[in-house]
Amino acid sequence: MPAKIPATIVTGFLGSGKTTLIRHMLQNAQGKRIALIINEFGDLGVDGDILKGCGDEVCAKDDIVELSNGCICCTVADDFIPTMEALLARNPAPDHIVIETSGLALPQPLVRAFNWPGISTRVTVDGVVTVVDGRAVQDGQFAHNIAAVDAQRAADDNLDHETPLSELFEDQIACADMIVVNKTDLLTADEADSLAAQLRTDSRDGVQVVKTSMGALPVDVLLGQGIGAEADLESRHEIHHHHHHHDDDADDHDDDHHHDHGHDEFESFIVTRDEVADAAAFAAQVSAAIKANNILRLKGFVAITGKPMRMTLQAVGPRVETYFDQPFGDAPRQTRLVVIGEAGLNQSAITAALQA
Ligand SMILES: Nc1nc2c(ncn2[C@@H]2O[C@H](COP(=O)(O)OP(=O)(O)OP(=O)(O)O)[C@@H](O)[C@H]2O)c(=O)[nH]1
Repeated sequence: MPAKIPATIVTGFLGSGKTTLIRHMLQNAQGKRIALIINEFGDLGVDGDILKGCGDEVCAKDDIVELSNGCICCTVADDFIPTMEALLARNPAPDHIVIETSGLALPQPLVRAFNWPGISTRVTVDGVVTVVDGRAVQDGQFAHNIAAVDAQRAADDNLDHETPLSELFEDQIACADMIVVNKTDLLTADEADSLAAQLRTDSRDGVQVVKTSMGALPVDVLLGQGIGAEADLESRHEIHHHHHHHDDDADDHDDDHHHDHGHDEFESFIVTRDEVADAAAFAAQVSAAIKANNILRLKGFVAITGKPMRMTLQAVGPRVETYFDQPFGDAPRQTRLVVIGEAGLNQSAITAALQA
């Protein structure tokens, strides 16, 4: 029997730097044939576009498969398994498969999917890489003392005090084989060290914690961990299972899925507008809209008057980043932004603020 193809799962909260890390990995892959499966929350396809737009021959469009019918952890049977089978049927087969989950996905159901018949004999989970936005965690946006949270949980059956955000974060940490503390450029050396130490305490034994910025880790560090995570699901306990259906029973997989969003606690929508006159003023406008409306993540492409290039706009919390990435080409010169937040966003107010 041929050796199993290794698959690396890259998880991490919205905007933590998964796409950036994968892009760096592809640009330094040294001839390794890497196939990518990308799952985004919000169907604008920004991450896929960013990776395909990198212009590097290793980021061949054919090697990137986007799953956009909902969150990968809720649509395993419908989307993920057929996609994997199609990748495995390729000739030549990929050397390595990398899966970028949506920032709101739980890694555990995805790891579990590698035990499915037909998949388990051909692919193995090389490792789960969890990317952490060091600055966001340092700013207290997620729970980061998992041991304390667990103790609290054990003492109290009422889980409702947990926010979906911190539960997701904990699940992503609990499933990790490697934790990447990213965005160290936004941390002092002491902050980065203490955060790494904290995450080491909070994670399973033997989990590697590495610090970086812009996901710039050597490919050999990320790939080739050889863990076989699918055989070790019990130790990767999940907290957040009450909203999810990870039936191993293929018969009822389409009864009650939420194909629109995948996660009831979060929502996303797209705002379009006509050209923007002033890039810097618009970035400030976006930042103000984010602060006023509790937006977690906002990203997309902006048409600036007089510029043939489209501007990529990325915001994680209040930090907005913009850069010109490639000409619009045949695509309409339109501004399209995906807005992501916890359920209950004031969509009309946000739309008005972004269209002003
Ligand atoms: N300052 C700083 N910014 C970073 C770093 N890594 C990524 N970013 C920026 O953070 C934003 C989000 O990065 P992505 O790589 O798109 O994050 P992601 O995890 O793929 O985001 P989602 O797919 O939306 O969950 C972008 O604006 C990046 O340029 C870093 O190390 N330092």
